[in-house]
Amino acid sequence: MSFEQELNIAKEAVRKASLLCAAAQHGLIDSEKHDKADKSPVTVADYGAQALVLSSLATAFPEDPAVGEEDSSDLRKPENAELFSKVVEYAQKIDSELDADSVLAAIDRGNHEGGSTGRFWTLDPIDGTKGFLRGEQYAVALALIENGEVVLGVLGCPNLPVDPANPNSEKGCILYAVKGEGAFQAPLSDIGTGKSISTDSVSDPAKAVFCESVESGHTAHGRSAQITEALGTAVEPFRMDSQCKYAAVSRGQASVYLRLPTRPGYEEKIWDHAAGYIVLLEAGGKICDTLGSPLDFSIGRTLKENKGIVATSPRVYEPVVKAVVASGQ
Ligand SMILES: Nc1ncnc2c1ncn2[C@@H]1O[C@H](COP(=O)(O)OS(=O)(=O)O)[C@@H](OP(=O)(O)O)[C@H]1O
Ligand SMILES: [Mg+2]
Ligand SMILES: [Mg+2]
Ligand SMILES: [Mg+2]
Repeated sequence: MSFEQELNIAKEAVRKASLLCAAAQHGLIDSEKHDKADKSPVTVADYGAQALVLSSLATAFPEDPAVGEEDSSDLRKPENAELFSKVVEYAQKIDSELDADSVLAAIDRGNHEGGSTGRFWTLDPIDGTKGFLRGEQYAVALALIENGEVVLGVLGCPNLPVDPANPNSEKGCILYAVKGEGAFQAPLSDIGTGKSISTDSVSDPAKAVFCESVESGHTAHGRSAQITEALGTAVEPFRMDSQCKYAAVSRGQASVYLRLPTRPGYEEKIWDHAAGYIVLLEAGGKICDTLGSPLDFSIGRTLKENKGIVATSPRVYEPVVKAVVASGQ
């Protein structure tokens, strides 16, 4: 098996970060969250999870750089001292060897620029921070990119039911894939026991189940309703936060994930898609952007050559992409 050590380290790091996030989500207080310069939210759990994962990777693979969503600049400001001390407190509960300096250093290992040569990790310590704050779905998303290609991905989904058919089943899943070796899911409570997962085999787009972001600022809800109608279904997409949407399509719970640009200049971030992308492909799914172009992870921290995302199970891919392209921009 390829990347065996990388996969084991990545799964364990994501498991630990998921534990931290789950512990922080219950009863998060105002001093544990913060608005970044771009007005998007970040919490003690985003910072704590990035510190845990990037310090595990630094120990196991000291030569590997990382592209992480967060950086420590706000945490170093005197006015955020309380937030910073809580980050250290949460991180130490999971890894007692971390201290204030090593937390800052680990977070800042995520400052790599990405690109087309060599290998690097990409991490979204909490994808769907808005969902996390609402008490709903979120994901810890970690992927390895080699010479511009995603080769490994791990998604920790602490609030996702293990059994897609039973919303009351145990919550907390880890999904993972290595290129060419299939996709697997295990409960977060026992990450050693992965079961193979695959996308659905729906071929009639009118019968496809669609999903999309909860946040109307992240995807154009009106346009997706037009697309589903054009494909012959009156059922609008169900809404779910974060890369859990990739998990849903990868395990046959949904057939299509649409992410339709809401404003022209927005560039999708590689950490918002890399892990979900490889899990979906290895589960048998297909993916492109809203113009029908392949996703390009080789040009830096963003997917700047792409516009939005269309991720589907294999048999509905062509009609869905056609309908998305025909729906304009
Ligand atoms: N304008 C715009 N368009 C598209 N995407 C955007 C936009 N603004 C933000 N983001 C990114 O959306 C990530 C959250 O993903 P979701 O929309 O799937 O989840 S959620 O509904 O916000 O919970 C979110 O990731 P996190 O910051 O990790 O939560 C952002 O990177
Ligand atoms: Mg964010
Ligand atoms: Mg994200
Ligand atoms: Mg995030």
